[in-house]
Amino acid sequence: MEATVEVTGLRKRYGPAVALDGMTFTVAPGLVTAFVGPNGAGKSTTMRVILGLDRADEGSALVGGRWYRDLRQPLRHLGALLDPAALHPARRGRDHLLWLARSQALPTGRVDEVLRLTGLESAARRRTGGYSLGMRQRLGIAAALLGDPPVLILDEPFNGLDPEGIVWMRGFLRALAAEGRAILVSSHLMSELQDTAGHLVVVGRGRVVADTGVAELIAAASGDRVTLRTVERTEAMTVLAGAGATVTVTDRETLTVSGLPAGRVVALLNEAGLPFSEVSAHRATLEEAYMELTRDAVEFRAPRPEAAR
Ligand SMILES: Nc1ncnc2c1ncn2[C@@H]1O[C@H](COP(=O)(O)OP(=O)(O)OP(=O)(O)O)[C@@H](O)[C@H]1O
Repeated sequence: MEATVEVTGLRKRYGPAVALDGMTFTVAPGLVTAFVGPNGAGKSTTMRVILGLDRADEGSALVGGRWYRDLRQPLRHLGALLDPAALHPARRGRDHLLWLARSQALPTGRVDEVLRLTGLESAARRRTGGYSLGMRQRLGIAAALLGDPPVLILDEPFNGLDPEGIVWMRGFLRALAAEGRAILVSSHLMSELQDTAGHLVVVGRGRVVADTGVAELIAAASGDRVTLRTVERTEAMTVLAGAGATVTVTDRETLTVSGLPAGRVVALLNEAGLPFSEVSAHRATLEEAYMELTRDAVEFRAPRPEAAR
């Protein structure tokens, strides 16, 4: 099956509230696609519609070209983590997975494999009622992977993870994407998705506000700024400005240079015999890039107090 999700023109209302207002995007194979936006933007509703847990009023959400409800043995096509709390507390972790595997006629040998992949082997025989949120997230991911599906949909998988768990989850998602899977991950914290997401779908008020590759986004937000540390600040400013750069003073020994690549800055300083202890191209974080992208969008502004009343 083709590893893609295609969401086209989804509209949904809950009474007077518009939850989805023409939501359209694609989740491509081989990448983690981050699905981000403020509270109430429509992320969970979109995921529920993809999974057939909610019906849209209009539009389509296709997994490998088909509606989820038309998939036979859906766990083989799509794995999902929606609510890690939705577990029977008295059931042991391994039994939960065995029950799921049997219900979908999946090989039970896969249960121990996914327990190993998610680092849950030692907790597998404990009752899930005693699991931490992080362990429940891992069990949810293990369940999503039972059918070895080409598509994964994960709603806030970083929630409740400690720093070590976040690092593990990032690497795990990268590895799953490198196997060619299409992965959609919703999150509130851009820092969690740093070095993990290859694509970014930003939503606000039920529709897509930006749909962009992460590398291009970070390159655009990074600009062509270079940080230079030198004890010969004045001379360096004269040389670089003479070569067409715009140079501003950041602090006593640091300059910010725009308009020249880092390699050219190094060459010019060497030619002039000026010492330096650092020349580095500025690289924006994903969080900075996201803030810049959404700065002027009305979808992200908090309502004014009088409008909220
Ligand atoms: N079952 C429901 N009944 C009524 N309104 C709902 C229901 N589910 C969602 N909504 C409304 O639809 C809109 C979209 O909600 P949704 O939960 O999809 O957003 P979200 O982006 O997932 O938010 P969050 O980041 O807080 O999880 C919100 O205005 C929400 O209040």
